[in-house]
Amino acid sequence: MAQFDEVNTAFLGWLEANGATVSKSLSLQDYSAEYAGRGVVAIGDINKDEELFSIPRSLLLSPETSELAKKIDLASLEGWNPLMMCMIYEYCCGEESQWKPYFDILPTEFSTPMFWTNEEQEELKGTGVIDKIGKEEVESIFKEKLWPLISSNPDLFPTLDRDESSYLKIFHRMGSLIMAYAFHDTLPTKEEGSSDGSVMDEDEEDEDEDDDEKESKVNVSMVPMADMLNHKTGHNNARLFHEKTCLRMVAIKPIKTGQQIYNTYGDLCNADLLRKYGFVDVPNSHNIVEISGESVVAKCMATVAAAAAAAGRGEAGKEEKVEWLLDHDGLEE
Ligand SMILES: C[S@@+](CC[C@H](N)C(=O)[O-])C[C@H]1O[C@@H](n2cnc3c(N)ncnc32)[C@H](O)[C@@H]1O
Repeated sequence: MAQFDEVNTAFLGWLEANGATVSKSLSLQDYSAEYAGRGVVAIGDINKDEELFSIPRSLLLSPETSELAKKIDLASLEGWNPLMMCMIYEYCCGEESQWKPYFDILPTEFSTPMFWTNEEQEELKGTGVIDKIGKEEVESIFKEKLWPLISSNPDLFPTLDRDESSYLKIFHRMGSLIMAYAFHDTLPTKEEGSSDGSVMDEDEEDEDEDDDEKESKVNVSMVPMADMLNHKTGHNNARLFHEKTCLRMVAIKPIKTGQQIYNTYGDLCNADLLRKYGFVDVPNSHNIVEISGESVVAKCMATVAAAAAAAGRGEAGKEEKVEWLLDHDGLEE
């Protein structure tokens, strides 16, 4: 407990010393008894629209703010990898890094299926989660894209006491943090107004990318303090606003003393919550059961064949079956 409080105090002191403001009506709280790590609790009544905290852009950790982007060319890297490299670099800088008190408050262990034993993963058999874990895929990205950059810059990434497997461990920690803690930071360009924000969800990213690109620039960034808020389906009471000079978390409902302050991670089913964040929500109004397209096509053959026969077309081929299922909402694209 003493260590928990020390880390919190150092983190909050670091935020304040670097221009952040945090409302006196909230505090970091230990929710580990509920398997939810740290969270943020109201220690005074909070009104709707009241500011909870404000984080200057200079405290965000991203390729825009990390020194690494000035030292090596990260342009050849895609997706999360520039941020990943910056996080590995800043973490390895230890005390020298501006973000040391931030790394100290972030977890080192995760409950996502990526870290489960083979036996534990067996429990997920029959769900769509198992195919989406992707441990081998991310490790091959590390090997092919990141490790060559790390190992060819020993002045930036010390290799004396850290070999490839140590960097791989750091890579996994940073990857898990990006997945569960990072935000899409939308930089307003047209006007100084603010825009919506939520803990990132790469599936939403694809859908929104075109619109976002037209309006403003989107960066994947770590936002200290904003990422201390937990999620509970149907209990969201705070929202992050992205402004020109800072990011502001604001209450979207009155919050009573003792209540936890929740951000939303998106309208996610339990499979996605488990895969990305390592927990499930019960009840969860967004829950769904996923059935693989292959099984749907196989199981529906008889129905499709009957429909084809009724239309006087004889037995349908696989493509026709898929077409029919798509038309009848039996399959998602
Ligand atoms: C953005 S962080 C929130 C801060 C985090 N609790 C901590 O201690 O650093 C997201 C992580 O918090 C935890 N979390 C958030 N909401 C939760 C919930 N309702 N139940 C259990 N764990 C939760 C999960 O481990 C998730 O990956």
